[in-house]
Amino acid sequence: MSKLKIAVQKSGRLHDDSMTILKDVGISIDNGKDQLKASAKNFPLEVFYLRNGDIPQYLKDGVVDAAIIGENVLIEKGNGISVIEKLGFSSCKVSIAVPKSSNYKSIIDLEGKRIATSYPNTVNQFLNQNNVNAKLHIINGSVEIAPNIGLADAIVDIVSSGSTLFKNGLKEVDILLQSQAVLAVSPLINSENQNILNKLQFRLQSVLRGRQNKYVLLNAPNKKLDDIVNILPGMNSPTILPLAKEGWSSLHSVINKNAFWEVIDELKLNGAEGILVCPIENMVL
Ligand SMILES: Nc1ncnc2c1ncn2[C@@H]1O[C@H](COP(=O)(O)OP(=O)(O)OP(=O)(O)O)[C@@H](O)[C@H]1O
Ligand SMILES: O=P(O)(O)OC[C@H]1O[C@H](OP(=O)(O)OP(=O)(O)O)[C@H](O)[C@@H]1O
Ligand SMILES: [Mg+2]
Repeated sequence: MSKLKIAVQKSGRLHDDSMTILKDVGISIDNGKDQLKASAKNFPLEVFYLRNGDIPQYLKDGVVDAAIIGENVLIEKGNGISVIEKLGFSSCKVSIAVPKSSNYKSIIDLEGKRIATSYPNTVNQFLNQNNVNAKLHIINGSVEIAPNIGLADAIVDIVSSGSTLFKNGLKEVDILLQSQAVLAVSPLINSENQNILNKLQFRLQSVLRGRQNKYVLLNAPNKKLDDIVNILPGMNSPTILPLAKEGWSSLHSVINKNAFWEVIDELKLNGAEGILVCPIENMVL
């Protein structure tokens, strides 16, 4: 039987969350220490542990069928490779940063300047769009140090919390792109493995939907139910069950996790009691 070959970062920022999401979709992987390849026990899947930066080429060559990869790396090196699902972790930006004292106003201020980066294609595209000529210094790590050692006037690198920029006396002045971990597919995938990938994607979608939402249970007096139902934008309509206590009901619904605290306050104001909030493992539509 055919197996879907999926690349996952061997070690680094994406590794743990990639393995967690595979586990959360019910795939159990024999993870021998230092193995470069592992098979799933209960799903037709083989995992290849690779460098994030090498994965676009493996996808292009069809060595792997799919990958969990940083979108920024795909934009830099993966032309022609499609993203089929955004996975919601490892969110970051690729940004321009300059020394704190600089009076940078716009990209035009980098005309004739030196930019250090690990993302030359992304930077060149941005410079071309803005008709700016600059000299690139391509370095693979510790890019933020470049202005301090006199190697560059500006950098383009990943920014998440901003603490690396801060520690190096730099400030973010322009955002080239937003990134997160994504599921990408090789243009050379065969139809049998495409079917397996569809099944994996279906499972991922239900886990991602679950992560995005909370399950809420509460008790309320019947006369307040209409007000409460209006506050809860549930999946379809909330489930309402009578309680043993006369004139009261229990109400169950799903709330988007971002709306959660505001909705809870409103529910309390409208007479809800005994509110329970639970995580959702899967939400299958
Ligand atoms: N500080 C960060 N916060 C959030 N996401 C990040 C951060 N740094 C990197 N990422 C994301 O995680 C991906 C992997 O980053 P990481 O530093 O682990 O690997 P790398 O050194 O770029 O790659 P390789 O696996 O090729 O050695 C990046 O491409 C980016 O999408
Ligand atoms: O805005 P922050 O939260 O500080 O994150 C940004 C930093 O994180 C990444 O480096 P990482 O720690 O992955 O080290 P690396 O350069 O060795 O990959 C990235 O290259 C930045 O340097
Ligand atoms: Mg890194």
